[in-house]
Amino acid sequence: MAVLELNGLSWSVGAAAIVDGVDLAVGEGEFVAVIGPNGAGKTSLFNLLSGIARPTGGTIRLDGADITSLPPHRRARRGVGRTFQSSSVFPTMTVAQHVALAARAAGAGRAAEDGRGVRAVLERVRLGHRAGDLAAGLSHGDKRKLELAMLLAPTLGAASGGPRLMLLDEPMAGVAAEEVGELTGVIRALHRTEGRTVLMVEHHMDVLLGLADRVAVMHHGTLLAVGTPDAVMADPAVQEAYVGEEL
Ligand SMILES: Nc1ncnc2c1ncn2[C@@H]1O[C@H](COP(=O)(O)OP(=O)(O)OP(=O)(O)O)[C@@H](O)[C@H]1O
Repeated sequence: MAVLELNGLSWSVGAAAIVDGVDLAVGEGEFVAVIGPNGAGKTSLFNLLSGIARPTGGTIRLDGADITSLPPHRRARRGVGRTFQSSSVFPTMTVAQHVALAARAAGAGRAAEDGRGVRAVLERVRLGHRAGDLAAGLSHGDKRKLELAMLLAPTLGAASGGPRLMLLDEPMAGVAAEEVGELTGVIRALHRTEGRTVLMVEHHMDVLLGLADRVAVMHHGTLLAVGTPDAVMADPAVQEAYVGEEL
């Protein structure tokens, strides 16, 4: 059964169809990249999936259950974890405190008091050595890793715990070129080693090609093409959609 299943998912604001009849099924452990020209509706799609925006049509299923009208915190409890395009860390808190806070916010209070559990989560994103440092001193790449650790935090106790579905919105945004490879490696490990299901918006094609099982191309709110990276890149309709933009 698909972890995530979208049927006719739509979101209109006034007369503007911003997400328009999207059908997509994402399998267990699959990595699907969402690409598309600026304004195609990628972030809006993620807002619908995380519950920040309410669809005006269609359904969203997680492990077969209809979550279309659940608020964001109830989706999070069911295992939908999301990172945002702009980095969201608190400069005056330590790296470890962020993870403990995320665990507490998710109701895993006891686990949050366990320093070893916090450390273990940080090791999974290769940030264990920065546990006691203030977030203010982290590079952009390390801030992104910390956000991933916060997604994994709700199940601190379990070695492989974490969300059923990770929604990553442009994780490479603002990250220095020399850190992209390292961050890609962390995301790859969460997917391949831990078997996590990932949906990721990303503009960097070189990053996607090494990660994604399938690529979904959005254009004017619709899904223009879904397939292997090679098939999608060779699709004339996709090339047409990107005229004037870098693919
Ligand atoms: N709340 C809103 N009300 C009206 N229009 C909106 C709203 N949110 C987004 N839009 C419009 O919907 C379209 C899609 O926006 P969205 O941010 O989802 O695109 P995107 O594919 O993520 O783009 P980018 O790659 O630039 O981040 C844009 O034209 C945007 O202006």
